[in-house]
Amino acid sequence: MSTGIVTTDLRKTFPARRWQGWRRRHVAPVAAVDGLSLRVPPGQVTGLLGLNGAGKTTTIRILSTLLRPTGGTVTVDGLDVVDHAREVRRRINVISGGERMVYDRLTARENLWYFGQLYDVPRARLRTRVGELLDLVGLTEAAQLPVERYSRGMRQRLVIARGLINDPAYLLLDEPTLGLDAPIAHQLRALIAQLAADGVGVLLTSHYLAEVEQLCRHVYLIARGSLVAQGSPAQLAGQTVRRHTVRLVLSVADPAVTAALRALAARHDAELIVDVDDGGRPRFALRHPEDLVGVVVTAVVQRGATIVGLTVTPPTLEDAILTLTDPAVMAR
Ligand SMILES: Nc1ncnc2c1ncn2[C@@H]1O[C@H](COP(=O)(O)OP(=O)(O)OP(=O)(O)O)[C@@H](O)[C@H]1O
Repeated sequence: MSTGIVTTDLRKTFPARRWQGWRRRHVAPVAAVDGLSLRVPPGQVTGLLGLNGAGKTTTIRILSTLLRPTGGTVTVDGLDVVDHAREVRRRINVISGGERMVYDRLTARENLWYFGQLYDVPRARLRTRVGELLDLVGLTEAAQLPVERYSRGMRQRLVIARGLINDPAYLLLDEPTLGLDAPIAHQLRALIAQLAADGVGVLLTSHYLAEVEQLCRHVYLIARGSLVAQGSPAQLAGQTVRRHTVRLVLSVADPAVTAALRALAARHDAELIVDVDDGGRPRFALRHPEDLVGVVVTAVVQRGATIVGLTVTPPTLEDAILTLTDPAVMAR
C-alpha cells in the first residue's frame, strides 16, 4: 500500500572524534538529525528546507538507506528502511545536484544500463526504459559518447536519468537544479511536477526558494536537525516576523515628507530605510507585520508629494527561513 515515507522521531548523531586531518583535535558529537517526524506522501512534492548544516542531506541519506539512523524509525510504504533496505531501494531513488557520480569511461547508454542492473530492473524493461530516459533528458544524440566528453549540464542530465531508471515510487531530490542553466532547470521543474502528477512522492531540498514555492504543496522547515515549522509555502511565509514591505519613490526630496514617514514608522514600530533610487529620487522602504500601504500613501499625499513608484511585497518563504530558523531574528 502506498502510505508514503514516514519518519518518526528520527535521530542521527555523528560520534565524537579525536582526529581531524593531520592535527589532533577533539570534535564533539553532532546531532545532525534530532527527533524529526515528517511524511512524504505519494503524488505530491514535499519540501525540506533549512540553512546550511540544518540536517537535510543527512535526512535524505537515511531515507535512501545510505546511513543508519541512531534513533527513531523510517518506513517507506510501511517497510522499515533498516530491516527491509533491499525492498526500500527498489522503491526509491535519489538525484543529488552536488554529486555527479556517473562512470566517465562509459557512454550515457552504458551508464544507464549498468545502474538499471544494480536496481534489478528486468532486461526487457531496461531496453525500453534507457531509450525513453535518454530522450526525456535530451541525451539521445550524445548517447554513444563517453561521459568524459560531456559538459557539466549534460552530466547532470544523465544523473537525472539515472535517478529515474527504476521507475521509483519516491524520489529524493537534493538540490537537483544546482549548476543547471535556466532552460534545463525549467525543464527539470516541469518534469518533477509531472512525476508528482503521475503519483510519485517527491522530497525536495533546494536553496532556490522560487522552485520550492512553485513545486511544493507542503514544506518542512528544519534547524539543527529539528522541525521548526511546517505548512504550505504561503502558510510558512505568513508566520514570519518581517512581513509586508511597502516601497515608495517620490518625485523630489521633501524634508517634511521624510519627517512624516519617520514619525509614522516610529508610531507603528515599523522598520524604515531611506535612500535614493538610480535617478537620485528619494526612496523609502517600510517593513511591518501589517500592510501599511494605505497610511503611507495618505501621509505622503496629504503633504502634496508626488508618488512615482509604489510596490508592496508580501512576506516570502525566504523571510520565513531567516526569521523562523534564526532565534536572534525571532527575538527582535
Ligand atoms: N559524516 C559526518 N560526520 C560528522 N558530522 C557530519 C557528517 N555529515 C554531516 N555532519 C554534520 O551534520 C550536520 C548536518 O549536516 P547536513 O549535511 O545534513 O546539513 P544540510 O542541511 O544538508 O546542509 P547544506 O545545506 O549545507 O547541504 C552538520 O553540522 C554537519 O557538519
